[in-house]
Amino acid sequence: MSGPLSTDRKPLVEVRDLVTRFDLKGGVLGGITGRVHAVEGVSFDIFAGETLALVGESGCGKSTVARSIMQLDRPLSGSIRYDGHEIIGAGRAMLAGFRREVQMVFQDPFSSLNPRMTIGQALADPMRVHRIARGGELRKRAADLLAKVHLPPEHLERYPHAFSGGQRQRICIARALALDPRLLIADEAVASLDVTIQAQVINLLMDLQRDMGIAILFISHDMAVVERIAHRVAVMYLGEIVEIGDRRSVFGNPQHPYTRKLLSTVPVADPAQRPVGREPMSDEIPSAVRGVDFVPVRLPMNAVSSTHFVRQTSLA
Ligand SMILES: Nc1ncnc2c1ncn2[C@@H]1O[C@H](COP(=O)(O)OP(=O)(O)OP(=O)(O)O)[C@@H](O)[C@H]1O
Repeated sequence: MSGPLSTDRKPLVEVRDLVTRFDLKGGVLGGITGRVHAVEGVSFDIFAGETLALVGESGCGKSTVARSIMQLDRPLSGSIRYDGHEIIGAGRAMLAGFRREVQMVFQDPFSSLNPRMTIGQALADPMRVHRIARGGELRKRAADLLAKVHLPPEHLERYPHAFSGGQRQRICIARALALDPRLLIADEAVASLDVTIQAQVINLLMDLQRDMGIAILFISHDMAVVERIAHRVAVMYLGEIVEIGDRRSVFGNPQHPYTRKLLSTVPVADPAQRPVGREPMSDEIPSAVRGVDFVPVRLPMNAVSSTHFVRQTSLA
């Protein structure tokens, strides 16, 4: 894995002070009884061709960040700029272009593919909808996409049930590449695969990134996987980014107690090699549900170095 990428370039994605909350309804009258503060003032950049990993335990808000970027969840406030243009509240034409250039790969390759469509149809579909190709050209392009994920063209005629989990995830990646994206959002994309297949899919993503220059927002709870693929790492805890920096810096010199706890879950062959400050994980993550009157306090980010920032919080 290469070292930190230069940050003197313009970011492809600029997320600033993003807040996304969900109302909880209940009671006899179905009124609002509380709010989930899923994403609470999140800011980060993604640069072309880099992998930014968003890590944290289940429920800390990672998927909501991804869904907010894709405009699948509606942010309450903040800004998401893509290639210099604001996405929140953008018009149809702008969003259509954005949705072509930003593609997602999800955790479950079994439910991501329509069981009644052949692989050829599944790969051709986005190109047909976006009028990128038609007729015989569609089939040729679909075969090229399969080749990119190291699968033979015979698979085009088959249905999803004929494939293993790892093969299906390759097919989902191929489909995500159909529109030549500039950003791939991989939300726990290897979490359902066993370790050997995980390694193959990670290598595939890294090769594709090198060959096609795609940026990747890699969402994961698994620090061992993140250590392999990420250029930079953003650690989320209870809806906030508590630490962000170059992979080497975050893994080698973790500053926030939560980052240290997460890192303590990474198996180390020799415990003496564990960097100072990695602590064993013990306590449960608290809930992000708040009363309706709750006003969050925004805490400052302290610079550890120009490429490594940590939020001043202890664990709740
Ligand atoms: N549509 C929704 N309505 C209500 N609450 C939601 C909704 N979507 C997410 N949440 C809540 O927001 C919080 C953050 O969820 P999110 O899925 O973003 O976390 P995550 O870190 O991606 O975890 P996981 O990997 O388990 O999905 C959780 O408490 C979750 O229950």
